[in-house]
Amino acid sequence: MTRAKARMHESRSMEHGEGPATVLAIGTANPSGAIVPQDEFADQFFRVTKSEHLTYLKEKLKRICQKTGIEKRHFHMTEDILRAHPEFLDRELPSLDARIDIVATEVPKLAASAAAKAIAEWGRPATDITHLVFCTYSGCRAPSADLQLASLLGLRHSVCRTILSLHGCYGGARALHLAKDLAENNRGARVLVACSEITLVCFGGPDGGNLVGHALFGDGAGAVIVGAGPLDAGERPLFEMVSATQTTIPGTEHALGMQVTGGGIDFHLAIQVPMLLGHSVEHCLLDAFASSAAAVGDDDAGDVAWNDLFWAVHPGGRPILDKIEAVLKLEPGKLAASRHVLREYGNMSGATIVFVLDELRRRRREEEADRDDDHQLAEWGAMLAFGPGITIETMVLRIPRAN
Ligand SMILES: CC(C)(COP(=O)(O)OP(=O)(O)OC[C@H]1O[C@@H](n2cnc3c(N)ncnc32)[C@H](O)[C@@H]1OP(=O)(O)O)[C@@H](O)C(=O)NCCC(=O)NCCSC(=O)CC(=O)O
Repeated sequence: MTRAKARMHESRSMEHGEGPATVLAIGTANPSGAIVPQDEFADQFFRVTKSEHLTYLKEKLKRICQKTGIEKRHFHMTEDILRAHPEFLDRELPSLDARIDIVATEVPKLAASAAAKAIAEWGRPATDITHLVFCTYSGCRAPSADLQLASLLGLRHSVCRTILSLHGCYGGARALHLAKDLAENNRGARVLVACSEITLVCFGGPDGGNLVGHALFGDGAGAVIVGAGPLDAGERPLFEMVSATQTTIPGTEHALGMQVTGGGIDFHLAIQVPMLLGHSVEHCLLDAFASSAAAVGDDDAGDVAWNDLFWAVHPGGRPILDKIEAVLKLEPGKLAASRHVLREYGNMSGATIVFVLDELRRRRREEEADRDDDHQLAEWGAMLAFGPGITIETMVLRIPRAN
């Protein structure tokens, strides 16, 4: 290598972060509007949407609710909001503007609650954040929720903002993947990832085709601080983000989707989704672990027994978790963090994966406290999230030994 080339190489490496990016802090939040127990949801939903006469659909929604694995969900939507906006009940009436008026304020506010917790845990001032990656399916305006969040948190005017919209349930994982790339390629970068989802943009009366969506989705926000080395003395890595991959399952564009209409956002969830994911997931994991072996320069790192890992899987629905558990022959309890989040909050789309990571580290701390010296906790893990495409985001995670 010539001296000039060597100098260029050295200065390039000075521009990069050291080692893989790490998750440095996590925060979550839910709106204070309403908490609805799942066993009351069908009665309440048909009452507030004035659809009691549709008894067949109500019974069907009850059957669906019983099988979701959800116990309760949080919503911004209240009966007061519905009284003020009767147009939200009829998807044929124009209501998108009114919905966007509400979520344009509430989505960044909810994100700010989650982000404030993450920043407090991180321990550095919000002005040290260099990049913001915001994800939501409600981003229909510009300037958007990312700018509002930056101003609510008092971020620097020079913060580099990116908004990811309509990635659906893999949005949070996509944002984390992007944050990893940003942190590793910009020395000293501290990336705030914020995902905030409020179902008010999709709310509507029952029409038969959307019952599963009504039974599944809830509101929530998650925030994560991501940074690569060198770390500050007070910064403590929770998860190393070793490698990340994205795969689209060919020919499945129509299986999962979202569409913005004058009457709000419609979801489409094909009944085959759990089966399609089941067919593809092991392949994605093998690819991800092969790239992690390359990333850490250790050929053996690609040889994994799925039960030796910890798992952070987006709980898209109970049958999706069941299918992944069956295909990978996971021991009972391996998806406990995902099932817990589904039970307590439902599917909060892109924000859900942040809740799963938070729950995993909470469980990990309890296990650390309880374990005897001979019992080794899993060091390596896998994060999986999926959404329209069908797109699967996979990330190989590692918990540094000190944690
Ligand atoms: C709806 C369920 C709770 C039902 O549980 P089971 O499948 O175990 O029970 P079951 O087979 O008895 O089904 C109960 C009733 O629900 C109906 N049913 C099941 N899945 C359906 C679907 N996708 N669309 C419409 N109806 C559906 C069945 O026909 C049946 O109707 P009847 O009783 O009349 O016979 C579950 O299938 C589920 O959680 N599905 C959602 C999975 C999913 O697609 N998640 C992705 C979310 S989106 C996501 O995470 C990413 C993103 O969007 O970005």
